[in-house]
Amino acid sequence: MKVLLTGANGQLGRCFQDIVPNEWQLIAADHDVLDITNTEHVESFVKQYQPDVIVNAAAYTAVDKAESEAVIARKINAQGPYNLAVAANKNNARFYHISTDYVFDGEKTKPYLTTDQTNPLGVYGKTKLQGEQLCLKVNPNVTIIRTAWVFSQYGNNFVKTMLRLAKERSELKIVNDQIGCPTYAGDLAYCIIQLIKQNNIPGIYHYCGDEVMSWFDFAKLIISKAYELNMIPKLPKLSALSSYEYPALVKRPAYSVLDKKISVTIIIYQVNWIIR
Ligand SMILES: NC(=O)C1=CN([C@@H]2O[C@H](COP(=O)(O)OP(=O)(O)OC[C@H]3O[C@@H](n4cnc5c(N)ncnc54)[C@H](OP(=O)(O)O)[C@@H]3O)[C@@H](O)[C@H]2O)C=CC1
Ligand SMILES: Cc1cn([C@H]2C[C@H](O)[C@@H](COP(=O)(O)OP(=O)(O)O[C@H]3O[C@@H](C)C(=O)[C@@H](O)[C@H]3O)O2)c(=O)[nH]c1=O
Repeated sequence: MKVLLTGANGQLGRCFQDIVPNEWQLIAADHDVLDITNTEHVESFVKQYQPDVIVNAAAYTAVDKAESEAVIARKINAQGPYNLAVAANKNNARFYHISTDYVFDGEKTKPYLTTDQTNPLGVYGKTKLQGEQLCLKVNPNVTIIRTAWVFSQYGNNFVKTMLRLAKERSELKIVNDQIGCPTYAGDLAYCIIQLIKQNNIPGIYHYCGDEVMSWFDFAKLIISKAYELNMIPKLPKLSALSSYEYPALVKRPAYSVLDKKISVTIIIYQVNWIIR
């Protein structure tokens, strides 16, 4: 099986490379090798390598910054996946694209189903939704996996921010009224690999970690674990805030738990990486 991985240097991209089956031939293309917004290059690249499967791990993920960079966010999160979906279609490759819980407005109080109404609150969520819609429009064989609150040992994420702030500050102030499910990027990579192996039915899937919590709960967990492992010298004070009290540029969903229908046996525990 020949697999083209785009956005190979991101959190998901790197975790995917770590566990890709040995017998698969992987073409790991980071931003420098393949810019997914370059329509002609995407077309020629896919034609040249003829992958059986394309996994798109490339995205614009800076949620607040997207508000002032809507054009570039749209190019990467909507035009890019569209280019890949078209190229996959032309070359008979199965296409796996990743989307987000931020396509929802968070007004629900029960886990979001794949069939629930979307209503993104900010530019990032809107561009990710456009990406989903464009892919589904041009390619009947696309699999879209919505996930949430991704963290890993790679790149930037909430866990790393908390560890950094815990070393710099004596008090951390964290929102306690946004509820979701932290997802280890390695588990997500594993899930995608299982779907590919199972030759799944195309369509929209939800996948996230099992634990439901607020960002405040997540911060508490990270800080206590890090302290236990001597990764931070002292325990900072943790104070719970409401979203109104936190100076964010864009509103996040209050509740974005995804109803996880994909069942895979997870072999990597979600906090394992912190021990490395
Ligand atoms: N992070 C999260 O909390 C969540 C992420 N998701 C989704 O999961 C997927 C993976 O996210 P994650 O691994 O965290 O993302 P990262 O931000 O860690 O990685 C994204 C990668 O995409 C690359 N990239 C950006 N623009 C382009 C481009 N034009 N062409 C090719 N590559 C590009 C970046 O490279 P460079 O830095 O060099 O530009 C980076 O390596 C994304 O679709 C994201 O929307 C969903 C829910 C939560
Ligand atoms: C750093 C920090 C953040 N926060 C809040 C802001 C925000 O509401 C929440 C999470 O902050 P972040 O900016 O790290 O997370 P954010 O960028 O909103 O994370 C999102 O990223 C995109 C890519 C997704 O797809 C989503 O699933 C989700 O993971 O915590 C605090 O309350 N205190 C703090 O010190």
